[in-house]
Amino acid sequence: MEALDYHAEERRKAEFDVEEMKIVWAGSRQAYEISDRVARLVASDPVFRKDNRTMLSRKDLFKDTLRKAAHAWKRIIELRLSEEEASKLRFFVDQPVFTDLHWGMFIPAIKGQGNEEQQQKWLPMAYKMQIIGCYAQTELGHGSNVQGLETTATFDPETDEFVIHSPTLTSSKWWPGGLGKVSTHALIYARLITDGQDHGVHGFIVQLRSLDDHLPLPGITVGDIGMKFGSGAYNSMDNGVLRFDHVRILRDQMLMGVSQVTREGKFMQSDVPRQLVYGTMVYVRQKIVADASCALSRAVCIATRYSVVRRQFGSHNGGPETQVIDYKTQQSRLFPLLASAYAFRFVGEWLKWLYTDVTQRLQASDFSTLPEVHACTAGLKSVTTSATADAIEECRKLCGGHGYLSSSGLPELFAVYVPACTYEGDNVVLLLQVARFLMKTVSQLGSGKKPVGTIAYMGRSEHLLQCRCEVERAEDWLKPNVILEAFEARAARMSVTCAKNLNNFANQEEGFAQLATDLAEAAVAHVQLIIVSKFIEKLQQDIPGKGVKRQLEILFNVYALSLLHKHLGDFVASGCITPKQGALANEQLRLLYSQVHFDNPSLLLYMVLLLERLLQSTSF
Ligand SMILES: CC/C=C\C/C=C\C/C=C\C/C=C\CCCCC(=O)SCCNC(=O)CCNC(=O)[C@H](O)C(C)(C)COP(=O)(O)OP(=O)(O)OC[C@H]1O[C@@H](n2cnc3c(N)ncnc32)[C@H](O)[C@@H]1OP(=O)(O)O
Ligand SMILES: Cc1cc2nc3c(=O)[nH]c(=O)nc-3n(C[C@H](O)[C@H](O)[C@H](O)COP(=O)(O)OP(=O)(O)OC[C@H]3O[C@@H](n4cnc5c(N)ncnc54)[C@H](O)[C@@H]3O)c2cc1C
Repeated sequence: MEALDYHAEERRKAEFDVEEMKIVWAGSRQAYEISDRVARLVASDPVFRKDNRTMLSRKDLFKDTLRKAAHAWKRIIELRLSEEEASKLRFFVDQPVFTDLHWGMFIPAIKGQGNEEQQQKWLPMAYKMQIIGCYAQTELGHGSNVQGLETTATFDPETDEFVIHSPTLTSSKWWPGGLGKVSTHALIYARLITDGQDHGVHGFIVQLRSLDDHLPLPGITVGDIGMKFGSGAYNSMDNGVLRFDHVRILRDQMLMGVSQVTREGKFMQSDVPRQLVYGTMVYVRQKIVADASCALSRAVCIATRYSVVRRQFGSHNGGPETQVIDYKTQQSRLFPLLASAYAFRFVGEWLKWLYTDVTQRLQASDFSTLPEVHACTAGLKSVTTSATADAIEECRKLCGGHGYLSSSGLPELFAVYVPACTYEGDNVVLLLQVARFLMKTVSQLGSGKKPVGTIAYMGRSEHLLQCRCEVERAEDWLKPNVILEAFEARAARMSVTCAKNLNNFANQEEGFAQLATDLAEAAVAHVQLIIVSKFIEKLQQDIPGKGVKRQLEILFNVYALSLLHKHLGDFVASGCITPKQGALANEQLRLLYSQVHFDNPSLLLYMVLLLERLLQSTSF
């Protein structure tokens, strides 16, 4: 039977309503319809073809990318696409390009950190793409340490201007996407200096290139930083380098939503937390979590197609060989990745809500949830991108030699995806931010300040530090409350242990430095608990469609128990579960794999259905 006939056959045998499952994956019927419509639009347009990009030279790849970006913009205008449809179209074009940063960072930064006048001045030009912006924060010498940035913005009261300057080689802006060739403007993060006083890092809009001939303006040295990982991949993006030689800008080109400089040169820190200057990074981190579920589902889709079609060994009396998806090792490697795609999807939906909520609170000067939002966006960005990068590589290995062919789609997917572990915050650095939040919470236990939100479980740490999981049989691990308590106990015990050990050091900073690895592991435990708990909350919602909820319950158990199995050391060392209970969890996982495979081939193949349009233009 041909592969596609097999797929069609398997889908017909679906144990659940595939149409309703599509809606669950997309988040809503409207979101699915937009996604499906735009995916068809892209897949049917030859200009958006992707199957040749790994064979192009860097120059031809870049020209191809510009052509696609221009064509996408033309189609957006012609079809009068909504912002959501336009964003989907850029997503399905699926090639790193300068517009990612123009729409994804430059515009959001002006909206989040500019005052009303600045938004009215700059946003209309940016929306019409009369100006093209990039986000220029990272420097050759500093990326993670934002407070270490060296570019200066010195106020000149004589002329009511800022002088933007790159005082050292290491202060050169390095990496910003869209900077190397395309951007006319940049949002520059620089040290604000007035009257000799350094007020830390703030944002400034600086024009880089002429709107007439696109040449760099006086005092601006700008260019591309060259080839990056892989052949096609991120080489469609013009990541650049930028240096300033005493470039003068008007005072009103400093983003004044968070703090201001008066005409007299007086620095005014408004009553908002200075960390709002970091707001754009928080915004992108929450989007990156949703993006992780997309990238992961694509890799799983390819590996599933392969595993269902590929046969190897096991032929009896000249009959067909065994489908590799029947091998327990193939299942134990593939099915947790399928489950993770759904888990990241659902936690991404929740994170989008959390970000929207904090944005509304900030407008009412309510900063109470800002620390939690920072911890959640940083932690989830770190954990989901690390897991997804590893998963794409695992999917390559699941496909034997074919996974190493460009035409499989996996090498390109990997090469484009893996910088997500670095950009928008190195994943370890972000975990340490989560750890800082956890230690602060533990230190406040007993102060009367009740932990709330995703850290509320810490308020029950007395119980969690001594509870024993009520698991005597393998099927006991199918109870969401049993799984939730195990993950809460593991996270609470790892954080409390770190907090206790920190007290053995002369000061918090020394302790943090010495215990950084333990703290990062405690942060992972906390973030994985969030993902598990949001999956449970999703299952508590009304989920229509025959058998859909049942499938998701199976995937939830696969996700949670495969994590528990992978981190069994944490759970046993912290005393949450016994080795015997760990063995029962593994036994239950094996039973679940057979269910995911035999009862739900269409669940796996459903991923094929949903994403094959996206993959259609990939030659695999
Ligand atoms: C763009 C595409 C659009 C959508 C995306 C969709 C899909 C993705 C696909 C492609 C992506 C395309 C392109 C990639 C774009 C990449 C762009 C970049 O990489 S931009 C540069 C990113 N750089 C970073 O992320 C730098 C990381 N470093 C930091 O964030 C900070 O330096 C730090 C590590 C947080 C430390 O900051 P600082 O030293 O100032 O602070 P402290 O550690 O001393 O903490 C003090 C206090 O502040 C709190 N805090 C820190 N940060 C924040 C924050 N962001 N929000 C709120 N609060 C914050 C911290 O918790 C401390 O609080 P306290 O403990 O004192 O209560
Ligand atoms: C594809 C891509 C696109 C990018 N796009 C942009 C963009 O558009 N705009 C922009 O401004 N930037 C952009 N960046 C830059 C990116 O944000 C930085 O690379 C990132 O913040 C890490 O900074 P760094 O590279 O200077 O590494 P560093 O900050 O120097 O860190 C290097 C390594 O040191 C270790 N480390 C550092 N600090 C600590 C610590 N405190 N504890 C433990 N370990 C630590 C980590 O292993 C880290 O990976 C992009 C990067 C890439 C790869």
